[in-house]
Amino acid sequence: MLRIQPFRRLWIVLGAASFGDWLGLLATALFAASQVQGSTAQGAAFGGVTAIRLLPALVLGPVAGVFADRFDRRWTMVICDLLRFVLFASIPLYALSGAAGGLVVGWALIATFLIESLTLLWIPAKEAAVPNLIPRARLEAANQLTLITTYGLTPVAAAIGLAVLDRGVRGAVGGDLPSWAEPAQLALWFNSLSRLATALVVAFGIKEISEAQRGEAERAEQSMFRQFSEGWKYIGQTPLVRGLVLGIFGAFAGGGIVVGTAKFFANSLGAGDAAFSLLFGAIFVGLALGIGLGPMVVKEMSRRRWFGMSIVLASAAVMTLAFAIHLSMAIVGAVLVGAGAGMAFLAGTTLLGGEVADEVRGRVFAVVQIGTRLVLILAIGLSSVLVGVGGSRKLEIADLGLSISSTRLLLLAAGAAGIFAGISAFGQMDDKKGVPVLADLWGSIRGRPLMPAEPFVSAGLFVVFEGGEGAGKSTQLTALAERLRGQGCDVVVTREPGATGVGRRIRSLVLDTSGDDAPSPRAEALLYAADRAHHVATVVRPALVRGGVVISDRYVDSSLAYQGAGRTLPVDEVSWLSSWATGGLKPDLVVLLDVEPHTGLSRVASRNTGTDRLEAESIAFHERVRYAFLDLAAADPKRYLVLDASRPVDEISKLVVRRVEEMLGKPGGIVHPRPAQGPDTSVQPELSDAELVTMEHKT
Ligand SMILES: Nc1ncnc2c1ncn2[C@@H]1O[C@H](COP(=O)(O)OP(=O)(O)OP(=O)(O)O)[C@@H](O)[C@H]1O
Ligand SMILES: Cc1cn([C@H]2C[C@H](O)[C@@H](COP(=O)(O)O)O2)c(=O)[nH]c1=O
Repeated sequence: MLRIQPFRRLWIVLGAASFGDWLGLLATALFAASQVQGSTAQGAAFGGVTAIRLLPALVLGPVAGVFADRFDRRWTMVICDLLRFVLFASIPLYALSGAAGGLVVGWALIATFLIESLTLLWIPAKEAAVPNLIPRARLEAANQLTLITTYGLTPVAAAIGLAVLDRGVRGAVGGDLPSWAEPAQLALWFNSLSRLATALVVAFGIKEISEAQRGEAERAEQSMFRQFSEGWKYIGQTPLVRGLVLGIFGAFAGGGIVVGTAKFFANSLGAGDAAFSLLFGAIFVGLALGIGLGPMVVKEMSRRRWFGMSIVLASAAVMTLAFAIHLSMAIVGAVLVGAGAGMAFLAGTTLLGGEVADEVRGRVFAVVQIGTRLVLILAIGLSSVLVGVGGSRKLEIADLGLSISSTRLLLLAAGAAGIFAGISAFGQMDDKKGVPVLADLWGSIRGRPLMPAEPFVSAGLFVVFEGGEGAGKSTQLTALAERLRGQGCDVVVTREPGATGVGRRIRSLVLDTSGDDAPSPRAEALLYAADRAHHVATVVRPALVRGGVVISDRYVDSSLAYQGAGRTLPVDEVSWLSSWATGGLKPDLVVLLDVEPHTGLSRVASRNTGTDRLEAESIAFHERVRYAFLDLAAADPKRYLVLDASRPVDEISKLVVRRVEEMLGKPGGIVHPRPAQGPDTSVQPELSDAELVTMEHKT
């Protein structure tokens, strides 16, 4: 990541600025408190400066994003940072001028308000600019790095820095410090200079921010009001963004309730004051784990799904907190809350950066940024009031004295609301509709996420003949095709491998015995999959779309049986490969002609056409193939017609024709074995999860 120069520069200055901001946050509040006497006044000064940071969101919130989209983001960032440089420096400077403590606090409040207002303009500009500096595929790693730096490393470094500064400076001068050397003042100077440094680096070192910003002509033409209303329209009408916003707000509301009730919750565990800090620490550890390790765990999982699932995880963990009867349970719950929240934060930021168009990105980031602040304040405020008012109640149920505290009820409600928000967000954003969620999660963790079926409407019927060597597939397939053609059906007879030009070349590669260069098992599996991909795309799908009956000599099951069971490659991997190759297309009917390998191979031998590479395999190999076919059929009996292939040809033929005519002849037209609308999610235990995915059919 850090090899990308503009990103590296931005990351370094942002790290320094973030360190300065955390120092500034602590220092401004401490500084204001140190300017007045008495605990009440000091408390008011400290709280006032902290609270005032939230105020600009209410005033400036609605228009902040328009700035980021309307004006050059680089210059928006530079001007905001220069002004912040001046404002941060003005606080200690004003104190040095000898003004009264009350006036200095007053100015600190005003300056903080102005600084926060500028921050509201600066953040959407920065957030919207980052995705343009790096390739999309690296956006998540970039966000990981930025989030860990901003919310993990720098706040800890700032707290340590302030403490070290305090001790160090006091130690050096032996107790009393001149006011300019007070650590809080020094921290403000540092904060001020870090903003100057950011402004200079962004202005002269990251010109790419301006170069990559699109939509200049459009920006100039539209009025600010129009841009503002269009931003809201975009958010309201785009399911992805709606889902993201809903999910993020839900998560922050839940988080706010956890924070608001944390003190009472810690007391309810009877674990003393230290429990409060422990629980907070646990949430932060969880956050770091979620952000740092989350992507490694879910690997290639759809980020949209991951986002919704993470919110559900965090909310479910909040619910478990309501039932925690011991500190250890609460700590596990708190780590999970943090992990879910961290993953949701990372996935959400990456989705916003990667999937929201550049032209509106600033406005979307602004809404999220401001909305989350407001939701958080409301949730913390309301929940603290409610737990205070609610207290603890005893409820008598069948002589059991149950203590129901309002803290736990609130946690329960927050968890439930969060789960609802997560599921709703998931529903709005899901990019793999119909693919089973847990199976997809499990598949992703193992490195093989399920794939959604390719959008496709079949008006035809797809019949596949499977079975070992010499089972009689070609014989039966020919008989069926003739019969259906006689009835006027559009029949396409095909086979794998070798139905296409590409396929014929692949067939000779995998089956020819003339060369001494036999493909390895994995290469063989890939070659069959390549033949299948081309076959499905150019022959099978087009015929099904126009309503034909496609009859194929072999399909996916042959790979599962021959390469999976026969060659002993992992069946789920072979299955995943085929699913990918076919876009999830499954046959409507598989006719499995089951025959003893000896019988089949002797039939093949009697054809006197020689043996190919697979026919020449051992009997044990063919036995494994046979039982793999039977297992597949047993796992999905509705889709299979299993016939004893040692019976006479005509007898078998009649049974096949009867079944196919049944499927074709129902008054509603072709009968597919799956629900007529929507993808198939039926489970085939012998197959990998990826095999669960199928196409959509029309009745
Ligand atoms: N039910 C049957 N009983 C006896 N012989 C049969 C039967 N079905 C087919 N045969 C004969 O067995 C031989 C192999 O048949 P066929 O080519 O149809 O099998 P296949 O499964 O397509 O073979 P391959 O695996 O090589 O593709 C042929 O000579 C065919 O006439
Ligand atoms: C599709 C497919 C086929 N095979 C094997 C099975 C047979 O031995 C040959 C095909 O010959 P046939 O005479 O056309 O039946 O290929 C396989 O191993 N894997 C597959 O996916």
